[in-house]
Amino acid sequence: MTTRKVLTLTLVRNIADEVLMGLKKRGFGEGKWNGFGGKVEPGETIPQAAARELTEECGLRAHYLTKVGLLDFEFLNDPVIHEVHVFETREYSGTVVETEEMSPKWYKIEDIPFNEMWLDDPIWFPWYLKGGPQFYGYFLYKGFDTILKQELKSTDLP
Ligand SMILES: Nc1nc(SCCc2ccccc2)c2[nH]cnc2n1
Repeated sequence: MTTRKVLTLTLVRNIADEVLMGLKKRGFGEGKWNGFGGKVEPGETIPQAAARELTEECGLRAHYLTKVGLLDFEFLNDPVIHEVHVFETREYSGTVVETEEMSPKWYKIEDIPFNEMWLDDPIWFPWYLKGGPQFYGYFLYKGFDTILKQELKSTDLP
């Protein structure tokens, strides 16, 4: 019997078309560069959680969020499916700060450190970078270094 853990992932783009990535300093995905995100708390909507996590993890306040994709991650022999709602913001305020969770850094698209990111990221990131269409991805992991099964398709997100 599988259960779903609803998570958010927000990518920040600046006017120079760079992407803000954070080096995860602890917890799930520690040591990997990623967007900003985490759990959805009771009583908050998914976009509210995405905006909160962004501010908590790098100090920026998103003025709006655009849904770019939905990713389901399953891990062999683990009943919890990670349902990751992926957003982008291009309009935000505040200044980028290092936090306990993340060391942020702006990356030119050609320099995105895929070899220091989750194994699935090079597969779906290009859909995000080319500006759509919205995507649905499913990845079945064995441990953290092997993808046994994957699916990626365009979709219309609610
Ligand atoms: N890019 C990416 N992100 C995640 S988890 C993102 C959501 C999250 C969860 C917990 C703490 C912070 C952020 C992944 N999982 C499996 N592949 C993956 N790729």
